[in-house]
Amino acid sequence: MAQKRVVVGLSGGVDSSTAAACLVTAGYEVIGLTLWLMPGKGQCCSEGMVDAARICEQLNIPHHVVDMREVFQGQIIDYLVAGYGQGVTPLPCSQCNRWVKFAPMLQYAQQTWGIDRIATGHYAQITYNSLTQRYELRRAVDRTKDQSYFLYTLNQEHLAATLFPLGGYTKAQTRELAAQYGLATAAKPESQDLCLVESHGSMSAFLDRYVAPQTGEIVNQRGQVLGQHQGVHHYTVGQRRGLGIAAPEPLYVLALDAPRNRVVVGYRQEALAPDCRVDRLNWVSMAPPTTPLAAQVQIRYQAPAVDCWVIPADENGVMVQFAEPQFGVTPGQAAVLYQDDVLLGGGIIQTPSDKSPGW
Ligand SMILES: Nc1ncnc2c1ncn2[C@@H]1O[C@H](COP(=O)(O)OP(=O)(O)OP(=O)(O)O)[C@@H](O)[C@H]1O
Repeated sequence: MAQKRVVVGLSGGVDSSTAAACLVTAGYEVIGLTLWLMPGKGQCCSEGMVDAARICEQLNIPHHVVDMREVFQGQIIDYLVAGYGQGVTPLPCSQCNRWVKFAPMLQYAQQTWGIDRIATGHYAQITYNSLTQRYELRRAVDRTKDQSYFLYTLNQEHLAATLFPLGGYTKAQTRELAAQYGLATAAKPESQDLCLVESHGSMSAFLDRYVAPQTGEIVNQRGQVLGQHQGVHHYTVGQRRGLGIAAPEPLYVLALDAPRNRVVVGYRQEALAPDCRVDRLNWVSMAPPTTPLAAQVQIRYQAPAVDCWVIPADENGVMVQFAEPQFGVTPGQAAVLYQDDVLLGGGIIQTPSDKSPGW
């Protein structure tokens, strides 16, 4: 029987190295592929490519590098800078997964080698539901490492072609496996943050490179001026630290009013939202619902999933009604919908109409 072939996305970290080693052990013919996303330190950068090359040498598999810096600049950096400029806090990882990683990797694997299977070191699982005839994306066994939230942008074609060899392992088991395989990356430290943050030192340092500082007012909901800021892009809804305003009770960012260059702050109680509108939906494990749906929603990576009703609104989006009002519902971040461990779909949280620019 012909050997099964797979292209593994290698970032130079321990997870993707171990995923590749598992597939070699399972008898696959494995090709390592690293996407060159940006210069500098950290994974996804030039430095990670060297570690990825070392792993391929160790596993005795070929290693290829594809220069994706232009795509990354257009799809991720420009998207982020535009979003921050408009007073939202975009989530780059889920966009990156679809538009920079999975779709291009699959295309490259098919066109270059005629291979229609890819793998990554993500912590998530894929199963096939023969009743619905759809692939389902599920949370990883290790809930503390589960990365399904960042994968809500994938479609059926991607799921059909993808293997997540680590989805059934805990992170500790992955490290043990990496040590057993003697991988050069076995003891490599975890990436602590967004790759962009790692490569630039901080999100502020990254944004300062692209967005000019612009002094503006920090106001409360009544429009009283409480302080000054250096640019709305330095703030996120729900943020408490770094406001530099003395108040009897802690103040939180409630909204970013980019057109008026204002940061609106208030007390915690004012930062609770009963619902949010979610647009640009991608339904993964089910067809788009046409009637209200009981589900759980996760509004941030590693936030708990909370009970909600998903109410179809129009062709662009849904209203998500939380069972309990939620704190820090942040426009630009993803609202990802689950039923137990099955990821149904997700989309982008919109600015509430009563807080949209001009109010
Ligand atoms: N530049 C890249 N080129 C190819 N594949 C990549 C690249 N960056 C990430 N991946 C793939 O996406 C997976 C998840 O990436 P993520 O950035 O979340 O890193 P991670 O969980 O720290 O994993 P790792 O330890 O492998 O870096 C990786 O395991 C890898 O398979």
